[in-house]
Amino acid sequence: MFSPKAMVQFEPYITTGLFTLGKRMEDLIDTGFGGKYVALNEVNSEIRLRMKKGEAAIDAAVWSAFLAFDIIGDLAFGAPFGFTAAGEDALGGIKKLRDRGEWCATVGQMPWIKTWTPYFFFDTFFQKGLQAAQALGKIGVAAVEKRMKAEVDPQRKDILYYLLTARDPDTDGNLPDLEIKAEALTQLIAGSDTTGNTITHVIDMLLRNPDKYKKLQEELHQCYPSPLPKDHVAMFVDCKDLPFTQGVIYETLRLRTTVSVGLPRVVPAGGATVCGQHFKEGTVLSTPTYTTHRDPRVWGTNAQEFIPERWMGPDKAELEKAFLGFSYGPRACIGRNVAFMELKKTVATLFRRFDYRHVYPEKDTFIREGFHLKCQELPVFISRRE
Ligand code: HEM
Repeated sequence: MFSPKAMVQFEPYITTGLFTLGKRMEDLIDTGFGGKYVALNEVNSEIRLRMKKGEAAIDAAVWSAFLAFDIIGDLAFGAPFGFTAAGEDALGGIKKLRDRGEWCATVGQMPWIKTWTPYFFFDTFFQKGLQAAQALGKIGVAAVEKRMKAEVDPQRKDILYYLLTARDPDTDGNLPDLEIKAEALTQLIAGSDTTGNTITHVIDMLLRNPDKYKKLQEELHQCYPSPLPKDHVAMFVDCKDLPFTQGVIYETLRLRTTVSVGLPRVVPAGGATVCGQHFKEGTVLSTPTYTTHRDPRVWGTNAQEFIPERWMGPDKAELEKAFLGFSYGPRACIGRNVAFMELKKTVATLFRRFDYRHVYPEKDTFIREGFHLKCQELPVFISRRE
């Protein structure tokens, strides 16, 4: 499903998402409105005072989420959810996914607590999380059922196409309905907020490191010289090997790893020896990604600094061994190739077409850890680039 051939077939869905986003950003710059979304400068006089001509103020975290959800909706369910075009999350799906994520991260550490959920009258966290998980399941199931009933272009090759045509090794028939729905929902959960948060982090990291921002723009300008075609969207064939763009993405995933929590793994029968220490079977182990990605023994004394160039040197392969952004081993991210294609196309499109600047450069970004490490919000000014 995630073979190089499938990647080629998936690209048009990412292109469509970026095309819609680009259009919405231009609308916001020109009119202050992007569908139902009202630019921050239209409703906040302090922001208006900080604004320059040709800019609009947006919450980049919101638009990155719209884009990422629409792309995965198109890939996994046969159509975008329509958040980017509408400028709103009409289903409340993004909030549900986040509530579910925070709940899962907690329940995953203390599974016994799930039974007690109905009795938590005074703290709604657990009840809300459970309800969000159920509601999200319904959105996923409804989307798959809609697609299964719809007349579909036979040329359409998305994730759902691969799931619907997959052979079940146990029966040699098609996958059972329930399994197809569960798989499609897994793609939605795993492939939406992960990429959305990463895009927001890329914007924030570049704004905090103006010299790297400039270097990225130079690389993109060289690859896509002026005059830029109207509605430009970067094609993967052109941007997949851009070294600095790639470095920016890796470095953001290192310092702002979306899945920064230590993912639990159970030691199998017979026990296991890790780094010379033996652990009994049944022991729960995990690697703290946040800490590993800042270990000076691996990353050097500048481990805390944002240096995309470290991924352009001869020891890139060595560094990749210590990079846990997509986890490791048999349960690692199977959507990694889609994620890289989406991130490279997005960075190459947005930073070539638009300029960004923090609305509040004097403030720290509010980052929240709740399974995903995410910018709660990222108010930025956006303007056109020549
Ligand atoms: C920046 C983007 C992404 C990051 C950082 C990321 C990270 C991860 C990580 C760390 C895991 C392992 C979870 C665990 O061990 O429990 C994972 C699993 C997974 N990811 Fe991703 N992911 C990204 C994008 C995607 C995309 C775009 C898709 C689908 C199109 C996807 C599909 C999956 C699936 C299906 C799994 C579960 C694999 C399994 O349990 O066998 N991911 N991802």
